Amino acid sequence: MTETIKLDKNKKLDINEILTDLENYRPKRRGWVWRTPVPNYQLHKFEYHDMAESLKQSVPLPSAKYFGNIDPQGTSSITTEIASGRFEDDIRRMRMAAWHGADHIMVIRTAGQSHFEGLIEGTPQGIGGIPITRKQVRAQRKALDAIEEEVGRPINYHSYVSGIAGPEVAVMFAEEGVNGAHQDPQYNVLYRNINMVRSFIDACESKKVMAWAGIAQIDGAHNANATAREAWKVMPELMVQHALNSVFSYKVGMAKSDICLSTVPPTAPPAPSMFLDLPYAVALREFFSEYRMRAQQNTKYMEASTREATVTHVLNLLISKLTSADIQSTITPDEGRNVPWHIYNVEACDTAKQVFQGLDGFNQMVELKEDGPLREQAREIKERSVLFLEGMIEAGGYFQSVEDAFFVDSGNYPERNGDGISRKINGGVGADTIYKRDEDYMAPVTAHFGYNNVAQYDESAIDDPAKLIGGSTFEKPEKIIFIDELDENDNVNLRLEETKEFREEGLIKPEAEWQGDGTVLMTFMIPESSRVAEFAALEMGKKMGLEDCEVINKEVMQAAEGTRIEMKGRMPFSIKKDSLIIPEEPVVMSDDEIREDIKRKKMVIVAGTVGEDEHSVGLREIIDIKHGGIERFGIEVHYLGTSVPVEKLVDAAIELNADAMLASTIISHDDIHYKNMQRINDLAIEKGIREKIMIMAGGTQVIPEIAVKHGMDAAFGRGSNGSNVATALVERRREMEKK
Ligand SMILES: Cc1ncc(COP(=O)(O)O)c(/C=N\CC[C@H](N)C(=O)O)c1O
Repeated sequence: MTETIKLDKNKKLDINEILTDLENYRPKRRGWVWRTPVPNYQLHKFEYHDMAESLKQSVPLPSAKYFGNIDPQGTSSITTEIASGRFEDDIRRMRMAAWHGADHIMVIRTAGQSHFEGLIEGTPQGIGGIPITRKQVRAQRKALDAIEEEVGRPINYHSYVSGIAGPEVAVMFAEEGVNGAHQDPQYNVLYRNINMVRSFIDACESKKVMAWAGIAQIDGAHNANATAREAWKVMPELMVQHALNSVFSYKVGMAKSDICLSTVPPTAPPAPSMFLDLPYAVALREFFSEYRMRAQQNTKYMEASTREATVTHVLNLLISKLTSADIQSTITPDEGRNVPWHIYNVEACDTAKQVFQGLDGFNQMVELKEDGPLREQAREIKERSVLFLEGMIEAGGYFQSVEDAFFVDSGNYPERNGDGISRKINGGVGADTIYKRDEDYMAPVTAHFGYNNVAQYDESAIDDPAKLIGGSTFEKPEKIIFIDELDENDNVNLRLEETKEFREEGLIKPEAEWQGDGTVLMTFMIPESSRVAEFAALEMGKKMGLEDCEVINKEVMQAAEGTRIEMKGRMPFSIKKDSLIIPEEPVVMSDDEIREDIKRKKMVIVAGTVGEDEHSVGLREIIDIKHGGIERFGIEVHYLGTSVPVEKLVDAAIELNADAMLASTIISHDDIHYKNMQRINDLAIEKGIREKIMIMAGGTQVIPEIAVKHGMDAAFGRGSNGSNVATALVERRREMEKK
């Protein structure tokens, strides 16, 4: 049995360790693992209604720090799609996504793999996805074994079985413990122009093998959304496509609980998307209540604005919540601009996690109306889809209706626009490659579809044909032929050699998708029209020394007043980690040590939010006992309130003979926070008390190193607490006493 690699959260995953001894790797399990719901889940001060078991380790939302750092996990499996083309870099992205709640890693294949007649071997680099090969699948599944141990939840690995080599890929997936796969013969026909007869016959074999391995299947209906000119018009067809693949899969022998319908809300704002998409989601779940729903967000109407894509994603998640989603796919918000980057895979996982956290218990307060447009539209969609099916039967069945371009026509059936995709029954890739099995046909393999005359050799082997050869690769994995590399010029070893300096020589470069790619993303607001702003940004990028600058998103603020520009570029240099001067993390003294020091010598402080600033919460948390503030150490604090003029703070310090002044400075506009710090310092000098008083400041926008340059003895940024401040006061007073 393969030993699972142990990951340390503070250590990078070692790709060489993953690649070692891959030929002897065996998957830990087969089949899909669903999350475990926990009814009435007590987390922090809340009781959750719709959550699953928490992770052992994870990265919670930024605001989790206000809620005991909890990181509730919804009950839907969360998918992240990984597709950089270099599986070795995708593995690190998988780890990041898993820490952000992804437990379904979907690996997009390299462009065109659907037309590869057989398996690809080795580790060539892919375009827009990885070439799915045994070695890459093994490496990623082996890595996920380690990552799932680390986060404490099983992770499902997924890729695609569709395509002309479907059965071969299905067998390899079954051998390698792949947990999920897209398989839908309609996808071959409509989107890859693979012969339809070949596609359905292959699909029988592929689905039989997937059923044996317990692989959860996702269909391809969502592609019609993405392909049709007006996606909301193909809803009747989508229902039919789901029906065809689901019933076909079930009849081949797949469990309904492994048959997932890939459903996408067809529209997005500015269309009235909820009004159009919710009835479809309801109709679909009513028609196919025995199957699983895999909800995917709309990617057709996705532009380059990640904000816009994220809001559409949130609306799609609301539909999932109001209806159901066994699997919730998260398409990265930058899918509309380039091959997804690490940061956007993580953003998409966080969006889904956050929305399901926020909507916990929602269905106990809100329910769908039993009458009105929702039900009327849902019924109409169902009626149209039944008409569509009847029309297909009338046309002479599935193959004939495809030839008659029934599918992806942008007319809302039975309306027709005549712009459907037509495929010839005897045309496409793989046409005329079907051969009828001989009467005495026999194959000594497991999970084989169709007749298989085993009895002629051994009656007892009828249910286990592979017995005739002492077991197939499904029973005897040692029979698998593992091919390490085939192309000496295109493989992971060469790529790792090129990026070795970033792993072994402590060089650092920013990275969007590949190690050492140096990609940076800049956001500008340029006070010019869109066209001028674009070329101004490119010029600025050049002057900043960035290479290959490219504007990847432009959003008009106002035609003449300005344009928001997002531009990517490449940083031509790297920095040496050990050349960095990193100040020590501020040490926090123990409560006892602080109390001892205050007991030794009284400390009086004046504090206030200075300037024209009404923020009080932050400073109160630093002071008040109930928030763990500095008063709990016996420090005497005179709180002057908010909008305190700096003169008043200094005068109060003199009047009370205070040991310190604490200034809260939240507003940072025009650097007013640093200007006020400087004024406090200068006033203290002017009034002759600077030598004997400590001055400290804090606020969410305060950078301590900059504050000290404006006369502070110490300063505190976002996330600081009473212990940090008390420690600084005690340390600073000790230094002053030594003088
Ligand atoms: C049924 C089916 N088979 C194969 C493929 C891909 O197969 P190629 O190798 O031909 O690209 C797809 C494509 N869609 C999946 C990505 C989408 N973002 C998703 O999450 O569903 C498919 O739907």
